[in-house]
Parts: sequence; C-alpha cells; structure tokens
Amino acid sequence: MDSPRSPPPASAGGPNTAARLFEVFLRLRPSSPQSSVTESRFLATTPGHPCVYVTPPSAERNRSRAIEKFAFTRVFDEQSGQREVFEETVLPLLEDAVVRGRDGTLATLGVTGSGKTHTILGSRGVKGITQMALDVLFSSIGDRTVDPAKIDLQVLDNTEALVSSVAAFRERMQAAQDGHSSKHSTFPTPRTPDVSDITIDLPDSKSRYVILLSMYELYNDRIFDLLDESVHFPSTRRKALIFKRPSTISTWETSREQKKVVSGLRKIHARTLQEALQVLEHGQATRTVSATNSNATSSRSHAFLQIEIKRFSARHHERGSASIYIVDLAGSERARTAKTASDRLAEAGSINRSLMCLGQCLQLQTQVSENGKPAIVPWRQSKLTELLFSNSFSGAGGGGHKTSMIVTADAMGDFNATSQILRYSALAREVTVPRASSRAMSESSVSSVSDTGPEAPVESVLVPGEQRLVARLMSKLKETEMRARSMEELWKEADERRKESEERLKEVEERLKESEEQCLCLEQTVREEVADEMEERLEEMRRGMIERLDTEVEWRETYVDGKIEIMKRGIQVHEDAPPNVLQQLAELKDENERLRREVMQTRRDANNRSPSKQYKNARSAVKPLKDVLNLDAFRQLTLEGDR
Ligand SMILES: Nc1ncnc2c1ncn2[C@@H]1O[C@H](COP(=O)(O)OP(=O)(O)OP(=O)(O)O)[C@@H](O)[C@H]1O
Repeated sequence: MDSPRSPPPASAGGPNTAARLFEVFLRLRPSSPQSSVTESRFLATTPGHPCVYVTPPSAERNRSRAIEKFAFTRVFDEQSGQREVFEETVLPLLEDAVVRGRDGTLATLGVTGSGKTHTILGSRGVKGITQMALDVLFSSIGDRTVDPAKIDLQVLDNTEALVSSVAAFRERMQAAQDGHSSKHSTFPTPRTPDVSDITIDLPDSKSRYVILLSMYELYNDRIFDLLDESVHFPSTRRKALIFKRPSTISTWETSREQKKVVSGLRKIHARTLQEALQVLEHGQATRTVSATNSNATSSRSHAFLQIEIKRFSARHHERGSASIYIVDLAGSERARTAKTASDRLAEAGSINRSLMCLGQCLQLQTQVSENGKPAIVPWRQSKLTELLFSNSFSGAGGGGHKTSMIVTADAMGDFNATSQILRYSALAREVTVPRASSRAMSESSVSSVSDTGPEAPVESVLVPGEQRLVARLMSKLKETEMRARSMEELWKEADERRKESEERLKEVEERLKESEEQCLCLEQTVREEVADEMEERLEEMRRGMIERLDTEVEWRETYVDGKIEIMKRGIQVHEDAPPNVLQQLAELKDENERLRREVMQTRRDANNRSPSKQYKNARSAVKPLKDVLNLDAFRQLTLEGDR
C-alpha cells in the first residue's frame, strides 16, 4: 500500500454490495484556511476508486495509529461539483419515486463544518441537491399538475396534515410577520449548476401530479414544524409533533404497509418550481442555526425536507404517493474544539447522542455483509434513527424504502472526529500497520506506528511467517473489537433499562403523592359535609323546642286566665266571702302577675340561649307556676272560699 499521499491501485478492494442496507457516499470538501484544524491532509483518494486512506497527522502518530482504508459506494473528491453529487445520489431516488412509486431518504452525515448543508441546500449562489431535485421534478412534470379546484387535498391526505396552497401559506406568514421582528428569508435563489437537460421519463402520458412540501426539524429530540407560521410571533411557544402511524389508512396501503408520519405537519401544495423554492427558503429561515467556533452558521438541529409526489388519474382519482426525504443532519462536534457552552453545549450533547445511535445502525450493516446473517439494526434507540429508518426496516410502504447517506469530510479538518465517522459509516474497512511497528508487534503483541511515519504496506515487506502472525493478530484484534462493541451495547442497554426503571419509579412516586393528596382532599370534604349536616340538625331541634315551649306557655296562660275568670265569678256571687279568702285571692292574683312577668322574661331569655338550656330554663320557670296552679290546690282553695 502506498502512503496516503499516493494511494494504491484500483484492486485494493471496494465495498461488498451484496447485502447492503444503505448506499454510503463520501464527499470531501475543499479545505480553506478557516476550516482547517490540522496542518496537513490526513485523507487521500485515488481518482475513480471508492476508497479513502486515513493517515494520522504528525501530531497523532505518536499515539500508535495505523493507516486505515475505508470503502464507500463512491467517493467524491474535492473537485467534484454539486451536479455530479446530485446525479449519483438524489436523482436515482427521485426516479424511483416518480416512476416506481418508491420512497427514498438521503441524509448527510459529517463533522460540523464539513459541508453537509452546502451539499443539501447549497451556498453562495450555488444550488444544493434539493434545489436541483425540485428543478428536475417540476421540469419533468411540466404542465401535468392537478388543478387544485378539482380536488380537496385536505380530505385526500390521511396523515392528519394541514394542507394549503403556497398563496395561503404566504398570507399566513405575512400576517404572522406583520409588526414582529421575525426571521426573513435571506437566501437568493441560486442559478448554478444548470440541470435543465435532465428530465425523468414519466411512467404514462395520462397521469397528473401534485407536489406537497413539508419541512421539520429534530431539535433536542423533539420534532418541530419548520413551516409553522406561528413561530414568528415572539411569545409563541413551538408545539412539538408526534411521529406515528396515521389513524386512517389510504386506499392503496394495507395496515401492515402503513407508513409512520409526523402527525399534524403543515404540507404546502407547490404548483411551480418558484413556489417550491419559496417554501424551502421559509423553512431554511426558521431552522435553528447558531454560530460556533467551528462554523459561523452551524445547524443545531437535524432538518428534514419531505417532497411528496401524489399521482392522480386523468379523472382526478388518486393512484398513489411516494416521498423523498432529504435530511441535513447536524454535525457532530467536540465541545473542546467547538468551544460551545450552555444551550449550545446541551444541543451538542443531544446531537452527538443521536449521531452515535445512527453510527451504531450504520456499523451493523457492514456486519450483515460480513456474516451473511441479518443483524438487528437498533433503529428504535433514538428519535433520529426512528425518523430515518422506521419506514425502511418495518416493511412499511411495501418495504421498498431506499436510503442513501452522504458522508462529508474535510481532509484537513478534525482528524479524530472525521476518522471516527468514517469508521462507523464506511461499507468496509481495512487496517494496515506500518512496517516498523509490525516488527514491534511480533515481539510484544502491541500495535504501534513508527515515529518515522507510515511506510510501504506490510504485506509487501513481511516474510510469510510474519504475514501469518500479523494476520492472526489482526483477526484477534477484530474479534476483541467486536466483543468490546457488543459489551458496550450491553452496557448501554443496561444503562437504558436502569434509566427507564428510574423514570417508572419516579412516575409511581408521583402517582402515590397525587393519590395521597386526593385522599386528604376527600377527607376534608367529608368532614365539612358531616359538620354542615350536624349544624342543620341542631338548628332544627332548637326550632322544634322553641315551638313546643311557646305552645305550652300559651296553653298555661289560657288555663290560668280561665281559672281566674271562674274565681272572679265566684267572688261576685259570694260577696260576703270571708276576708281571709279574699286576701288569699288577692295574693294569688299578685302571684299570677309575677309569674306572667317571669314567663315573659323566660321567653326572652330562651331566644338568646341554646335550645337545651332554654328548654330547661323555661321548664324551671314554668314549674313554680305549675305547682302554684296545681289543679288540686286550686280546687282546695276554691272549696275553702266557697265554705
Ligand atoms: N464542497 C464545498 N465547496 C465549497 N464550499 C464548501 C463546500 N463544503 C462546505 N463549504 C463551505 O464550508 C462552510 C461550512 O459548510 P456547511 O455549513 O455546509 O457545514 P455543515 O457540515 O453543514 O456544518 P454544521 O454541521 O455545523 O451545520 C460553508 O461556508 C460552505 O460554503
């Protein structure tokens, strides 16, 4: 093998395409003084070969690094233009969607500042592959678009999306932006490269098409609509959306084939290329972007653009639908290099975590190729991999979803971060230990790289015995790596389970707390109700007693009056009654008057006192009267008077 600056010939080995789940392309960006981190190139390619060689820059050599060779579907070197990348990556996906109705995803992956956004959306007046895809799509469809007056897209769409025309979208945007400082689109429509000569042959001459655009971003593991006009109001909080299967099934799908979608997304019906580009610009302007030490306009979220191509018959019956997802992933970064802090650091943590899960998914596909057995790709581990792969691996959409990745790299950028991404994204990898270190290895079984730097490939200088030893050591190294990886995965799984259990425990504790609070409230209410009822009953008793007392007093009064009347009549008849009887009568009258006053007083008191006391007092007040007016005594008196 040659040194990285003069790579080896074509036979060095390309990727095994037999059992590949993804196409993985590598694109090298031209280095600029601002973007360069290392002082020398650590990546080298050979024109026409799908491989890249990674040699540690001089500062890294002392850390015992070997030369690594990575294979991809294709490598685009620094001279490759946007159109070349477009023709090899998105155009086949677009053709599949328009002609065969197959969904496709294209995502860019790379270290921050390595050129992902430039590739996807272009920069400095240069079109990205997205603009080129829209250009080719609209020029291929031509005037065979559906008249919006003839269909109701809102009714047709089964994904709970909010479908509207570009005009209505623009109006809403205008209303949202009026009087508010908002993010205005600042992207001039790029003109180059020209793709007017590329068209896709449509499958039949009668079909009509509708193009729907939607854009969303995955920011801190939450999905946000990039075409939601309400975000332009400063006080409005963005609403996170859910990725799920729609509640209704479209006519051409079975429930098993049903694709997962971002529910409640805004979909804009673009009828021309200009309309589509306007929508794209609005989405771009809303995306979360910040300046970091590594990139002045660093994407802090993973952005998804969905181009949905709906096919209709000449009589406006929907015949099918296919989507292309173009994904601009946020770049992985080291906090130390990017010098990020607070919010940016938290964003970077979330970005790196999701990219690590993506890396695991990508890495497993190479193991599939090597073992010949289908490995389980852990795409459910993160929201990002779920969004990217759930429709590819679950058999949804008929299982025809095709995924391609473009890995972007700067040959003079961050060596550690770049080689790490190449390691997990490459379709095949080969490690070569330089000569000096291979000798050391045979003596001490430790891999190291000579201080003098990488030299000729090991195979060409070793004797057969040494070659066998190196081969054995390499296979052991590979085995250990695999074991370490599976241990790491087990550890991660255990850690996730622990976290899950902790979350559940927290949930249970919260519920317990809630239940206790509810119990307390209930007890309080019951106590209050019982107290109210008791008071009511006491009041009723009091009223009853007063009534009974009144009746008794009235009856006594009537009774006494009647007796006095009888006595008066007796006195009139017997005017010569003995003086002691008359005196007794006068005394009785006085006593009667006194008792009446006492009854009046008792009544007044009864109104002010508690019912039981009132009752007792009244009884004790009435008792003397009763005694005095004892019928027998009275009769006795009357008889004595008569006598
Ligand atoms: N192939 C290229 N040709 C010319 N310029 C490029 C190329 N790739 C990247 N650049 C320039 O490098 C800078 C950073 O690129 P870009 O914003 O695309 O990086 P990125 O990978 O998207 O970063 P991040 O992950 O932080 O968003 C931009 O100014 C862009 O114009």
